[in-house]
Amino acid sequence: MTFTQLVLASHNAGKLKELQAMLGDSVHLRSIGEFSSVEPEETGLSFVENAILKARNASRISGLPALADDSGLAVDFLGGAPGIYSARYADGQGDAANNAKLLDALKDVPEAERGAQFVCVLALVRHAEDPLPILCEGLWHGRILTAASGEHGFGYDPLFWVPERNCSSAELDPIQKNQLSHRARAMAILRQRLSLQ
Ligand SMILES: O=c1nc[nH]c2c1ncn2[C@H]1C[C@H](O)[C@@H](COP(=O)(O)OP(=O)(O)OP(=O)(O)O)O1
Ligand SMILES: [Mg+2]
Repeated sequence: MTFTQLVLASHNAGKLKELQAMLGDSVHLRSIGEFSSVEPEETGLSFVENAILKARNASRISGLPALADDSGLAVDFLGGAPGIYSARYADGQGDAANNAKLLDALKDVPEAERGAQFVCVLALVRHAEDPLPILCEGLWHGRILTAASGEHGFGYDPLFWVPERNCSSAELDPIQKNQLSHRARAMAILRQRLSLQ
């Protein structure tokens, strides 16, 4: 299977940047924003369902094969929340409000109980009704900090402690994050499936 261009079923500029860097020059990722500003409702109950739903929607709108990324943060102490609701955790008020709500939910929770994982599911459909989407999952284990730290990345990066680097995910430079992250792990699997090196 070869693709010279894919539409990325995401309105998140941070994802586009990271995924394009991981894919390299051989595949051009076009943003769904070129075709439509309407975001589909993420009605699924799992990362997989939402990734497929977003990919089908983007393929239908663009007429191109589509890649979607559904991702989020699963916090152990919160029973895996906010999970698929990570982007909507503070009712659509954005990253800063999401981070503030998370810090508050974990107020007084000791370090040993602050474990969390970032989850990423990539779904690739060849066309809107593709009966066999390619699905790839990646996890990244870490811990939730007690205060934000770092300026890189997006979303919950300033609150995510990366044990293997002794810093927050937002303190990693983009190249380092793209070697370690949940998204990098999912993309490594996708690259294999597509025989990209
Ligand atoms: O590497 C990451 N570093 C920090 N935060 C992250 C990361 N990866 C996902 N996240 C957070 C952001 C958002 O709160 C949620 C994803 O929600 P999710 O619906 O998949 O994405 P989105 O709404 O931002 O864009 P879209 O659905 O158009 O792809 O998890
Ligand atoms: Mg979303």
